Amino acid sequence: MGKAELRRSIISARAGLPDQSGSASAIRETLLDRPWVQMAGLVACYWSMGTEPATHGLVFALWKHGATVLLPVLRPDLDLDWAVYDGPDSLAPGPRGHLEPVDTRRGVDAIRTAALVIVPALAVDRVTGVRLGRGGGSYDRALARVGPNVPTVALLHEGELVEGVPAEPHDRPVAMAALPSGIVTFAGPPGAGSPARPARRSW
Ligand SMILES: Nc1nc2c(c(=O)[nH]1)N(C=O)[C@@H](CNc1ccc(C(=O)N[C@@H](CCC(=O)O)C(=O)O)cc1)CN2
Ligand SMILES: Nc1ncnc2c1ncn2[C@@H]1O[C@H](COP(=O)(O)OP(=O)(O)OP(=O)(O)O)[C@@H](O)[C@H]1O
Repeated sequence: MGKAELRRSIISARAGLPDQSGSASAIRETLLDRPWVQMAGLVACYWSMGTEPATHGLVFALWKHGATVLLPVLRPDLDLDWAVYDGPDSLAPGPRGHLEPVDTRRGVDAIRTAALVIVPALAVDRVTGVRLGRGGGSYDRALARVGPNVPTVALLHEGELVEGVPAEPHDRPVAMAALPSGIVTFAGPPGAGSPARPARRSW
């Protein structure tokens, strides 16, 4: 299945999902249990919209816990700028109707300073960690700026960890996926360590 077809099929499956608030709490609690989440002082996350795995409770909890949370601001070239979440009143509708932080924009390189990066995805390849996004290449560009030792996690509904997500050279895999049933870690490219031998990763 090509990227466009896979994208359409997941968006239509998401539209048919029943209420996912229990799943959102499960993902939130699984993440908040991990020391590498608790210890991250600067977290890049996203403010979920529509049928995406919900992050509002997670963002709020991280913020209450004292972390600085960066949220994306979509640029006209579809690259991602970043601004700080400062509570529920700090968001306003962006160019595509989704909410974005109103705070000062920190630039596309602000993601380089994050200790933890949480990203949206429509699907993730269960073997390689290659993610399928909305097709703008926004997160491919953003993830290319993240260092190899920073945990990157895509949030998924159950069933969205699939085989054979088409990979192109610009695609940036994530290190993990968080689902309601738990966190999955990918082996990554050769030499990057594996779950059995996490040589170069610190979580
Ligand atoms: N929550 C969230 N924020 C994000 C992203 C994302 O995927 N999810 N982005 C990832 O790059 C950037 C924004 N990019 C976007 C790209 C496409 C659409 C979009 O297709 N919107 C639909 C309606 C939204 C829906 O209900 O799904 C539309 O315009 O018709 C929205 C945002 C940055 N912020
Ligand atoms: N570094 C980059 N600079 C400019 N364009 C890029 C870059 N990386 C990817 N793109 C472009 O983005 C487009 C969409 O790519 P793709 O379908 O892989 O997006 P995606 O991974 O699903 O989306 P996203 O990264 O936003 O989640 C492609 O046409 C690709 O050429």
